[in-house]
Amino acid sequence: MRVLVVGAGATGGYFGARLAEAGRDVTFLVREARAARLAQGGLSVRSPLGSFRIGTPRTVTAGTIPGPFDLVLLSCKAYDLAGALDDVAPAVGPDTLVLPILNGMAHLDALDARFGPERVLGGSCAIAATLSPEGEIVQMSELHALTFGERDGTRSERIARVAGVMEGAGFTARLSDRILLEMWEKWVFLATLACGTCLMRATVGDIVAAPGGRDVMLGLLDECRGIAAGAGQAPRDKFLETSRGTLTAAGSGFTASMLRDIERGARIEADHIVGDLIARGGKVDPGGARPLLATAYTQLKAYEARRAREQG
Ligand SMILES: NC(=O)C1=CN([C@@H]2O[C@H](COP(=O)(O)OP(=O)(O)OC[C@H]3O[C@@H](n4cnc5c(N)ncnc54)[C@H](OP(=O)(O)O)[C@@H]3O)[C@@H](O)[C@H]2O)C=CC1
Ligand SMILES: CC(C)(CO)C(=O)C(=O)O
Repeated sequence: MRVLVVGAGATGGYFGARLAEAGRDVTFLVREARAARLAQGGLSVRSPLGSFRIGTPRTVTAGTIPGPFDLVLLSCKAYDLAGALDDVAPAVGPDTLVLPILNGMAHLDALDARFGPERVLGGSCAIAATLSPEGEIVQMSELHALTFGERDGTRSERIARVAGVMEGAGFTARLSDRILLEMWEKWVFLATLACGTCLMRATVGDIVAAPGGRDVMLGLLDECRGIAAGAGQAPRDKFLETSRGTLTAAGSGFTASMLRDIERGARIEADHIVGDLIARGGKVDPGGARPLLATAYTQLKAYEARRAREQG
């Protein structure tokens, strides 16, 4: 199966490098600056599980895509989605499968509209990773899971082929029969984590050590849970129990990647991860109050406004 990974940043670079290391047929669609860097220094992954380097990663840039691939792994940030879909379009043929691993849900609508729902799988990844200023992928914990599936839950022959590519490639690969629910659960968890840690500019451990911090985290989780339930994707009890534990763990150094982005002055996915969730809440329960999410969203948009004013 020929795999095209769109983006060689934190997530795409990590999972793509693991696939390449395992001998899969992997090409990265990158922009010029990243292509030059990869050609010069290869693709390095610094990992607590053992660092490694792909010496000569295969890359293409927009305009040099040779034709359709079998699988497109989409790993751009949501704010780059429109451009990425334009650039990757020549790689998507009649039999191509598109597997997005972005957080949130709205990208599915964009992908369906662009390539047809029959080509779009569900997907999600769990990892804490970042792209260093030197262009290295830095994995910050041992977590590295990629979950995927047909959105209608069927165990098709084509999803079995995708599983065959992912399994045994050095990360946790899991074929899910309930990928849409899992994406929603991940969104509920991530939105809580991102809103809490960005609002407080602190780790989970710091937040719960502060007066009222635990209530903020649990309140956010409940607001997000209510929206998912209203949308027909009620998170499961086991998921909620585990999330409550993780999101209120004393001494935890856990933060969202969105906080890491804020701390380095980078762009964030405020609308995709928080704004869209609030908007969906407004549709399913127009009178519902979501004060914590609303405050967190205002704070994220204020960060964006300040960043735009200062950085242009
Ligand atoms: N980082 C993490 O720990 C986690 C992130 N996620 C989610 O995964 C998604 C991706 O995040 P992440 O990997 O961190 O983001 P990064 O910014 O690290 O990587 C995204 C990469 O996509 C590239 N890109 C964007 N547009 C194009 C294009 N048109 N052609 C080629 N490459 C393109 C960017 O390239 P360029 O360098 O040229 O800008 C960038 O390197 C997000 O939705 C995020 O929320 C999910 C779980 C964990
Ligand atoms: C919740 C987490 C850490 C899981 O991968 C994540 O998606 C993020 O920080 O963006």
